[in-house]
Amino acid sequence: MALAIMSSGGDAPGMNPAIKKFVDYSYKKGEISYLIYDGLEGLIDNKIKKATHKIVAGIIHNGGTIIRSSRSKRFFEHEYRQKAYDNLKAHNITGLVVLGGDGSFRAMEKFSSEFDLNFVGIPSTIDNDIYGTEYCLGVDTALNVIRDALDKIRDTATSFNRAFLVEVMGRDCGYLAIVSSMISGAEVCVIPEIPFEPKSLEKRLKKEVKEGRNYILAIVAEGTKKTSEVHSWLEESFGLETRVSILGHIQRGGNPTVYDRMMAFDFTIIAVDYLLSHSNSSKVVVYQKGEFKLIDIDVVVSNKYKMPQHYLDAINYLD
Ligand SMILES: Nc1ncnc2c1ncn2[C@@H]1O[C@H](COP(=O)(O)OP(=O)(O)O)[C@@H](O)[C@H]1O
Ligand SMILES: O=P(O)(O)OC[C@H]1O[C@](O)(COP(=O)(O)O)[C@@H](O)[C@@H]1O
Repeated sequence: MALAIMSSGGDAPGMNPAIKKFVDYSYKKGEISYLIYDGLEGLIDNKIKKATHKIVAGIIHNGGTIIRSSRSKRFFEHEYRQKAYDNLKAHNITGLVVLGGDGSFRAMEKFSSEFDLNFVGIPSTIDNDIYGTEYCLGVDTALNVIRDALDKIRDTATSFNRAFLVEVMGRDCGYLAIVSSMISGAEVCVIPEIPFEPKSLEKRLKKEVKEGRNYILAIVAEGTKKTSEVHSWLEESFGLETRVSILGHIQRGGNPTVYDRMMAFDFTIIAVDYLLSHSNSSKVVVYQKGEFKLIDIDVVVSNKYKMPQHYLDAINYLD
């Protein structure tokens, strides 16, 4: 038996600790382990290398993924999925762990519907947008990066009469935006899940500006595509000079936090144990109400992640 691990789609802090645990734990279990480099592109091109302790030494504290990742156009075509499968077979790989987001899991669902695979996915994306799990690797680190940026922006914001608009990542999901707003004391948060209603916000904020508020901090999720609309609204409605910061890819970097390292540890051990005791599985390890579970990949990809209501409600309590 041989096991392999790969990263796919957007990298996330926590992937390296997961890769290290995968190699060390597989060894402990007496299994040969492989590293697939460059994500699905590398799987197609046979960039598969036997893992050693040396390769994974000293990586636990690093963001990104030492085996790199990719977004692959070719994997949408059957011909290349066949190549990918042949490469796994050629190495006698009987179990595969994929660190990826919802796109990667759609890829794996397609792949496992066509070929005889034994696969477990570990949710890994800063977006926290995967159905069935309350947590994805990388989210806590990304939130800490955003928190640090917002704390710094607030320092300068409080020193001027200005509004600040910060755009955060998350693809179509507002999770990063709403949690960042809650923990930074932002006055405005705009997310894809809730219509942006400037009129009701305006009433409250105009009163506060009149009473002496000298700055406004607004957080906008990239998925709303409303950064420039909110920018104009802040300038025109409140007469405040407004500065925009698009945090961009710094949100994907940084040393994995304690929480991401712990989650990587648990997710990986569960994935390896499952692969070693099953064949022909297509599962994703998920975290629900303090427990880890394995659910079918088709359930994960055929449902859309819904943000818990208490987070959505939090928008009404920002002030
Ligand atoms: N329906 C699909 N069929 C085959 N491959 C897919 C499918 N959806 C996504 N993929 C592959 O998965 C890769 C990773 O997905 P992507 O959405 O980019 O990242 P993430 O996994 O982080 O969400 C894509 O670049 C593509 O190669
Ligand atoms: O790095 P890229 O290709 O520009 O992609 C940016 C996107 O990747 C993310 O950082 C992570 O998304 P995924 O994990 O789904 O790939 C999104 O928040 C963002 O929209």
